[in-house]
Amino acid sequence: MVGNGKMNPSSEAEERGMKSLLKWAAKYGIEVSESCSSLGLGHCLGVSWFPGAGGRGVAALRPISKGELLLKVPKSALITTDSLLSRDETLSLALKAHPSHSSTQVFTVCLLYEINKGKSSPWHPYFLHLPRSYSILAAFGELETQALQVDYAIWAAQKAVAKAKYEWEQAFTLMKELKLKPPLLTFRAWIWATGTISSRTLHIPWDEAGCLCPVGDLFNYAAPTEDPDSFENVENWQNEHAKDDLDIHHSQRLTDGGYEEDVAAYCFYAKKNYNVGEQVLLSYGTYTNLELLEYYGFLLEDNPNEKVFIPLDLDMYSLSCWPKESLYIHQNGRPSFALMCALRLWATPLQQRKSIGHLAYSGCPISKGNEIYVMKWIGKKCDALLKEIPTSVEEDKSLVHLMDKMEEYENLGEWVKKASAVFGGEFGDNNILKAAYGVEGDDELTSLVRTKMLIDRWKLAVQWRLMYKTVVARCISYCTDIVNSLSTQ
Ligand SMILES: C[S@@+](CC[C@H](N)C(=O)[O-])C[C@H]1O[C@@H](n2cnc3c(N)ncnc32)[C@H](O)[C@@H]1O
Repeated sequence: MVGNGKMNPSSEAEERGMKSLLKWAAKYGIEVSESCSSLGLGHCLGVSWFPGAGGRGVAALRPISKGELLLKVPKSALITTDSLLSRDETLSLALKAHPSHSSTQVFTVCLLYEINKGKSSPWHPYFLHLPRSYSILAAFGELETQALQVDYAIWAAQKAVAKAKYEWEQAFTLMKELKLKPPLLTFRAWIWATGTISSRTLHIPWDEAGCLCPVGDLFNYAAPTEDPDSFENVENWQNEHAKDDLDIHHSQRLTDGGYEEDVAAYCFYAKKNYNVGEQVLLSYGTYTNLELLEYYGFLLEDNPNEKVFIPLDLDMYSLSCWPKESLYIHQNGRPSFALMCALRLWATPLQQRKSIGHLAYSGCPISKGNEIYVMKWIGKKCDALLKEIPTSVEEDKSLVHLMDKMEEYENLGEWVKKASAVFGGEFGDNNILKAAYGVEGDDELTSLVRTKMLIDRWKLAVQWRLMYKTVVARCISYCTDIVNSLSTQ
């Protein structure tokens, strides 16, 4: 994605604010040079706006080569539990009385406590640039959660909300003891801090909770993909499936950023060549879309690491040694290596499983009949699944299209009227927009902001379920093609 080298043009205040953040960062030794551009970072990067690809992000100001050092953020500029504790005896003493909190809970409390200091915190200029809200799963309300439509995604959202609530309740006494201002004691503030930590922290070796890295956290995400050369010319079906195993190692191959002890700094490197104006991206890790939504609050339309799960019978899980998480469908609609192995074994008569099990485990088709049976089973399962879900791919596409057009309507009420006529189900009694408007005591602006946040999350839920269904539909086509080709052989 190529950027225009400017901040979001609608936001001059944002541009001014960014300049002051970079000035502040320079004082902390984060390499910043105003000579390249008014929004320059060092000699090769600038803060820019990339609509549809993360919004605010980092652009290349000159051609950048793979492996080049992009940015160096000294340890003294990193926000960690240690760095906050070492500056504040009250905080340090209060925490000693609560040793059972997890490292992330502790970091969350420390972050809120530091924010509570307002302008007297040395991090204040950085805090001003953090997003106002997040769309991570823990921020989902019941309506957005139900809009996910697929059981395991709904459970993931409910679990994320329950976990955040539990952790907040547990930490409440400590936060009260620390005398946080009432707005910072709320569950809303906790979700905000959770979102900040979940979507912006980087790994450090000395604290599981990670660190906040001013300026270093402006890089948007690109999914790690395998080296395009590694599987070139490999047409063998079995080797194709070996790609699944490769995924497991992705997380160990991330080389674009890390804390370096010898220079006591967080260093970022280019993982590929970039042209001028291109967005410089980092791989935060290997995530499915549901995981991206859970931790970062966004999705990728084209996610090479996407995994779609379909419900399987209990004996399918139990009869093979493959972990549940390995039984999935790839973004391109192909069943995973482990899913095929497990189903081939399951479709084999009991008395033959022992003698030909080795074939199944090595990823080889067992027989033409077995292969056709398995493919038909998956195809039928996927077909039934799509029929059970309340809305179709086409309906979801129209809904997303309509949501994209929302900004063209001067009056949100008009948009709701149009949308309700098309999507009765989504706008039933438990109307998502009614919920947004329905909070008593909100002034008009608060209500608008709340509505916008709700619609953003709702849109993400609809986009997620649309991608899910698209993959399931691709799987049906894949299975049908295989069945047809095997049947004519
Ligand atoms: C570390 S921050 C990156 C900088 C962020 N855009 C900002 O303005 O501060 C991570 C967040 O950026 C957004 N983001 C990153 N990569 C993205 C992408 N490829 N598509 C959409 N949003 C992305 C998500 O909101 C994510 O939680």
